[in-house]
Amino acid sequence: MYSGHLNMLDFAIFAVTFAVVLIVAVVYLYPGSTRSTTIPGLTPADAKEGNLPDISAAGSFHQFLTTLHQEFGNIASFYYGTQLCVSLASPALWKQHLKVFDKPPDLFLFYQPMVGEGSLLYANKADGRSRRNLHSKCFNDDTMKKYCQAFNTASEEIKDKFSSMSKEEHIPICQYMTALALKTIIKTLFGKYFEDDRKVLELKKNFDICWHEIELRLNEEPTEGSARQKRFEKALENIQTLFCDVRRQCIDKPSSEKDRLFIDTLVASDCSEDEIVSDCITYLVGGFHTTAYLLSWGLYFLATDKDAQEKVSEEVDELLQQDGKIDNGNVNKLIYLNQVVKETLRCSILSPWTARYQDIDVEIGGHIISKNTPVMHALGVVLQDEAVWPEPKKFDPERFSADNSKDFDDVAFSPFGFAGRRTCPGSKYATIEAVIFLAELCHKFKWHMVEGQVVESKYGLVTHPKEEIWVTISKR
Ligand code: HEM
Repeated sequence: MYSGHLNMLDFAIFAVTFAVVLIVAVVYLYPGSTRSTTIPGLTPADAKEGNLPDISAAGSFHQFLTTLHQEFGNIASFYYGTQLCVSLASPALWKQHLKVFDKPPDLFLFYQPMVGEGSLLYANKADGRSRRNLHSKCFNDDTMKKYCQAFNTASEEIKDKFSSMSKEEHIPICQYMTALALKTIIKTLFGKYFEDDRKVLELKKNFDICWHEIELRLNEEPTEGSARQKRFEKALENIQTLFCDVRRQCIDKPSSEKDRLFIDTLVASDCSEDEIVSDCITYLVGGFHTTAYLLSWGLYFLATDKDAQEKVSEEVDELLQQDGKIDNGNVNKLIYLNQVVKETLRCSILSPWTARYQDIDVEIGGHIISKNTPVMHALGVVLQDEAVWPEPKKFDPERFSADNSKDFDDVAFSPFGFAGRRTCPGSKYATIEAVIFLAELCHKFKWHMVEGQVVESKYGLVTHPKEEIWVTISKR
């Protein structure tokens, strides 16, 4: 009797201990299983990796977020490693983040080997705000005027190059637009030092090695001491040395206030050498592939839509007859072409997401988001949301006509982000550059697709065509 009692007690103690151990193990190994949030979403696919394997399997963050929101609605959660993240995909929810400035560094760490710890990307609070204030001077109207002169010079050069081609010649459009965009951003931001094109080529060679490595690292880290790792480190060192030289030259021969470009403004500030070099690389990373593919996608959409192309050409013709040239003073008169650029940004989803975090608990969409939780802005998901953009895959610049754009919420069109005075600093630069180049190229030439191509998007850090796009041109 007595020993039976003991057995029962033993069993009860064992059962309780087992249950506690099991719960602790499950909580420890699967943080998601506790669902410490009321936000619907995924449980981790793996204890350490969270939903990273799902992101890999989806092919890209953008494709992952698209499926996540299809399944769970406009506010959804997932695990980035062991970190719970929330994603927002509706203009109404975004409005609750309009004033949030700080970026969660962890979500942008994959850029760090290239841009360095001192990059603007990791600057939050007062430091981030004061650096963004400084950088905004580099994109004000006066500076944009100087950039426009450089856009005009570059567009004359590229028109000359295309003029020498026969109408049968197949032209690899991304290759040409990449070269044009890189040369333009280097010359506009860094000026005199890159007057010699050999310096541009040297920077391009090293930049390509580093960028390629950053893309590779999204799926696979290099082994320590491998040839791949050494190649990256050498190329990065070359870029850093180059920008240290540029900084030194700017200190030795300062530009007058009226001639100041991006680099001169940084050098004239109290930023450290590390910060300056980091931000030069950060602005190249931010502004090179984005503008290259904005131009490539723009020409592609125009080559596939003859009516739009004719309308652009007529509008440019009229403006050139009135004003003789296009610059930041009259670029907005090209109303239809501005619509084309907006629709290109919408359809191409160049930069599909960004993120913010806050150091307080907040309520969004009826859910509490705990402090320091990264909150993604699924920009690309909303740019393709059928509820906002009927037939979202269709290229239709008329969506942005004055009449039609009354129908959608301003925030819905946010290819450059929308939150906290920290949207893309190069948005004006990119838009004016695209309008000027596309205007000049469509005024001088007719663009035709080479038959038989299937053009598909590869959503990476910057969305680009999976394969080269081939076109032919004829003179107007
Ligand atoms: C062609 C089109 C471009 C697109 C679609 C684009 C898109 C974006 C987006 C979505 C962000 C994140 C904004 C946010 O967090 O709210 C961003 C940030 C940034 N962009 Fe752009 N961008 C473009 C061109 C440029 C250009 C031309 C430059 C440089 C001249 C540039 C430099 C940067 C930098 C430095 C950041 C980081 C800002 C920060 O963290 O404070 N971008 N861009």
